[in-house]
Amino acid sequence: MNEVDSGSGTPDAVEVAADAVRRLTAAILESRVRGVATPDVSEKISVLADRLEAVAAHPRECVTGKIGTHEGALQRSPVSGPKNPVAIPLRFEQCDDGSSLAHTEFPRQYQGPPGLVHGGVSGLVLDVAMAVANSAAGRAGVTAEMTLRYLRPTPLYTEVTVRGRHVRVEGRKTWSQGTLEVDGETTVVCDGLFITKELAL
Ligand SMILES: CCCCCCCC(=O)SCCNC(=O)CCNC(=O)[C@H](O)C(C)(C)COP(=O)(O)OP(=O)(O)OC[C@H]1O[C@@H](n2cnc3c(N)ncnc32)[C@H](O)[C@@H]1OP(=O)(O)O
Repeated sequence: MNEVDSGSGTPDAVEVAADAVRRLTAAILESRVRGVATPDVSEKISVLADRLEAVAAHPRECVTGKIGTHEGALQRSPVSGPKNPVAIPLRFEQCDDGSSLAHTEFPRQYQGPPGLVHGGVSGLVLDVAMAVANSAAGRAGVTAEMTLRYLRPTPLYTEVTVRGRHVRVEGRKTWSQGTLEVDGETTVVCDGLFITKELAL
């Protein structure tokens, strides 16, 4: 089994910052619940955001790329990206049969119903799990359709196994399937249709 696009292994400054923002996000949510956020903290966070915005590249400069190459895409992905503060982040491995595999726990910021993972977040994660499996099969493309079946609730702060597999191909179309599992039981199944396409950005 190989880790997919895992980078150097040593977190760089952006990854350390992204991780701190993740902790901040969870803490902000909790402090709102407990009513302990102070104007002093809010002001400090705003000052930091202003400072970073002033030196950051224009967002448009960061979005070039081509579907199929995924140069650094997984590292900046909203699901798997250690450099993306909104990512969980999820570390995908490529199994010998070409399927993708990851293990994670969803923290508070991905909550839908109380104590449970938001259904849209499950879909987001499974989209990428399938895309990783498709890429390994040389079938990178864009998502055209996803059908999600929520069989059981997926709890927060519990180990979740994420799987994606490439199912079949017909012309430009690729069918794939992704699952979330908790304690060996499938909680969500997603069937996806992907269309091979080169994106010129
Ligand atoms: C590794 C990390 C990667 C992360 C990737 C994450 C994946 C994503 O989030 S992708 C973003 C979300 N998806 C998109 O934005 C896609 C937007 N849609 C499109 O670009 C286009 O509609 C696209 C490419 C799907 C199809 O357009 P186009 O290239 O013109 O193809 P088109 O000729 O219409 O259709 C090709 C075939 O697909 C079928 N098809 C197209 N769209 C659909 C659909 N939504 N449902 C079912 N079938 C479809 C067509 O019927 C046609 O079939 P056939 O060949 O049998 O006639």
